[in-house]
This record gives sequence, structure tokens and C-alpha cells, in this order.
Amino acid sequence: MSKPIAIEVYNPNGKYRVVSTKSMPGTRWINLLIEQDCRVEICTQKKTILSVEDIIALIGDKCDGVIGQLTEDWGETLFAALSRAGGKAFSNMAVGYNNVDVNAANKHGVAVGNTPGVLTETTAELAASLSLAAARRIVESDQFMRAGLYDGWLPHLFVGNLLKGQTVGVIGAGRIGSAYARMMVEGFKMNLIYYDLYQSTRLEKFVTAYGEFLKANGEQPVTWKRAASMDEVLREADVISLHPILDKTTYHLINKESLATMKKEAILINCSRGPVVDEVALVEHLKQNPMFRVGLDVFEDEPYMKPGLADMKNAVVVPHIASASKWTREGMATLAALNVLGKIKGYPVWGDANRVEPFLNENAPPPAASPSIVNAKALGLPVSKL
Ligand SMILES: NC(=O)C1=CN([C@@H]2O[C@H](COP(=O)(O)OP(=O)(O)OC[C@H]3O[C@@H](n4cnc5c(N)ncnc54)[C@H](O)[C@@H]3O)[C@@H](O)[C@H]2O)C=CC1
Ligand SMILES: O=C(O)C(=O)CO
Repeated sequence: MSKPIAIEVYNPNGKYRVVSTKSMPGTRWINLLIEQDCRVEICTQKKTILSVEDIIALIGDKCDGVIGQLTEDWGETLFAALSRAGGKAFSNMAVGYNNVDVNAANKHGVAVGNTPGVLTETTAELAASLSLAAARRIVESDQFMRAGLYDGWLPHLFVGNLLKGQTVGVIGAGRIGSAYARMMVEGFKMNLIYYDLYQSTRLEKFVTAYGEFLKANGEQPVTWKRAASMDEVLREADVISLHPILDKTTYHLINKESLATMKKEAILINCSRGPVVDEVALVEHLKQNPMFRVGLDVFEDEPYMKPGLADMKNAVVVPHIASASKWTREGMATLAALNVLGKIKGYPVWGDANRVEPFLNENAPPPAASPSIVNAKALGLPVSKL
């Protein structure tokens, strides 16, 4: 028999059993579940990534809903186990849900939630931080100081790239990509080129208005361009940031050929998902082009890096922390809990997953709805009128 998994229980007599595979920041999410008669069980096992077997043990014989993590493999086996236990709701504590087989969830009638919006600015800020760190060689300089190597100012010491007046390229100008673009355009007066399957009218209007403001004040206006192809972005941009979802169309979007298209001194940022970049090809490109720099929050074989990456001075690497601000992580936990609660209580699905603010207001009860269910249509779930 497999060993029991360590858990912490809140409101043991609650009618609905909700399991969270990890402890999550804040207490609001726990309180919201308890107030609605849920028994909340939080896995406290000291193991970063739970296996499918671990999660099956957590689900047990009776489970109404699960809040899970992006590191877990939510496919046929887990949705079948949840459905057998009477469960009808699962939510990722993440906006990305490439770890979830939504077709399997549909087959078992399980609603799949995600947490859009609450992490948009926080993630974009990390992409901007990596852009600056790479452009101005901040990590290399920090290591140099700590190694006691600084013996005086020099004209050539850690010379990097000026962002002002250069072109920022965004691939995937959705919520996060657009927020990042605005930060780089407004903060550093960069021109924008973007590629997305859809037009980002709001972003275009923003850059136009800011350009007019600069011009009216006697400054060089910023410009925008929607590229007809990704290659156009790669050829023209000085800093390129990746923000698409991960699916079949974006797997290895950046590979040997696309890297060769980019400027020799370009900066590449990835805060989307690791497999969007062919990391082996990237390591080789970094070796061959010492002036090319990258900032990576995500990795192809997370938590591992491909051989050679850790040795590259022209790479800044951080451990998937783009959404790691206190406000955002507490908000993600709240949205994930409310997704599960909404389905358990038979509430409708919120009508606009881009406008989740009413669920995040700590001074008012949240709307009686699930904030974001990605398979609402497939399951025929009712949608709430805003
Ligand atoms: N590193 C981290 O901690 C975080 C990573 N993420 C990742 O960022 C992704 C994007 O999040 P949001 O901006 O909220 O999603 P979103 O859905 O608003 O934006 C994604 C954009 O990618 C575009 N897209 C899809 N396929 C494309 C293709 N083949 N080529 C170009 N563009 C394409 C879509 O049209 C959409 O505009 C998430 O799916 C997640 O994987 C999100 C939050 C934190
Ligand atoms: O939300 C996501 O998709 C993440 O990667 C974690 O912030």
C-alpha cells in the first residue's frame, strides 16, 4: 500500500470536499471556501512536483473539486479519478493550462478553471526586469562586484544596450504581451512591432496616443507596427519578448532558423512557456553570438536547464517567478478557489475573463460565479450577465 500523503484540514465537517495540491498564499481563498460549507484539504507533502499517483491518493473516494498546479499532469487518468470520486471541478492556479488535457476533462464532465488577468502586470513587470537585466548586464556586473574584481571605473566596463529609441518586438500580444509592450514603449520610449493572430487595437491606440503626446512636447514620437509574420518581428526588433500560449503552433517557435534571423546584438525574453524556445539551439546561438543576450523565466525541461545554459554569461535565468508578487499570488489562489466553488455551487461562469477585479475586492463578497472556466462552452455551462 502506498504511504498516506500529508495534509492539513480546515473545516473538517464541511459538506463539500475541496483538495488543494499545494499550500497557496493568503487565507482569503480558504475562508471563501469554508464560508460556503467546504472542507478544505491542503497537501503539505514535502515534494515540489506531485506525481499522478500522489494526486490520485489525494483525491480519494469522495472529492468535489481540486485546485492544482501547472507542474502537474492533468490528463485522462486524473480526470477519470476525480470523476469517479464525484468531482466536477478542477482549477489550475495559473492562467496557462498547457498541463491540462481539456478534452479529457470534457469527456468526464469536469470544469477546468484558470486564473487570467490577476497576473498580467506582475508577469509583464518581470519580462521588463529581464529586458533591463539583459540589456545592462546587471547579473554579470553583480557577480563581478561580489567576486572582488572591481578596481575602478573604466570606459569599456560592462557596456550594454540603450533601449530608448530602439524597437521592442512582442510575439503574442494578448493580456501580458500588451502590458509588457506598454511598459517598454512608455517607460523607455521604444517603438513597437508585434505579431499575433489577432489585432491588438487597444495597444495600437495606446502607442498612437503616446506618440502624439511626445510629438506635442517636441520629442521624437514612438511608433507601432503590426507585423504580417513573426519573421518580420525577428528581423526588425532589438528586444523580443515571447508571450503566446503554448500549443502545437507555438512549440519551438524560436529555433535555429528563427534565431539566425534575429540581429546579432538582439535580446530575447521568454516569460511564456519553456518549449516555445528550442533551448538546445538557443545555447548554441548564445555560444556563437556573445553579444546576443537572453532573459529566461521558463525552461524547456523545467526545472532543469539544457546543458551549457548555466555557463552562458549572456543569459539571465530565474526560476519561473514571473507571477510571483504577493498580490498576484493571493489573487491567483482566490480565483482558482472560486472557479472550483462556483461549479460545486452550480453558479454560472463569469461573462468576461478579462475583467476579474470584482472577485479580488477583499472588502466585498465575490460575485456568485466562477471567474474563468476554459471549457464552459464545451460543457454547456450557463454564463453570468455582468
Ligand atoms: N512565466 C510565468 O510565470 C507566466 C507565464 N504565463 C504564460 O503566458 C501565456 C499568455 O498569457 P496571457 O497573456 O494571459 O494570455 P492571452 O491569451 O491573453 O495571450 C496569448 C496571446 O498569444 C496569441 N497567440 C496564440 N498563438 C499564437 C501564435 N501561434 N503566434 C502568435 N501569437 C499567438 C493569442 O492570440 C493571444 O493574443 C500563458 O498562456 C502562460 O503560458 C502567464 C503568466 C505567468
Ligand atoms: O499562470 C501561469 O501560467 C504561470 O506560469 C504561473 O504564473
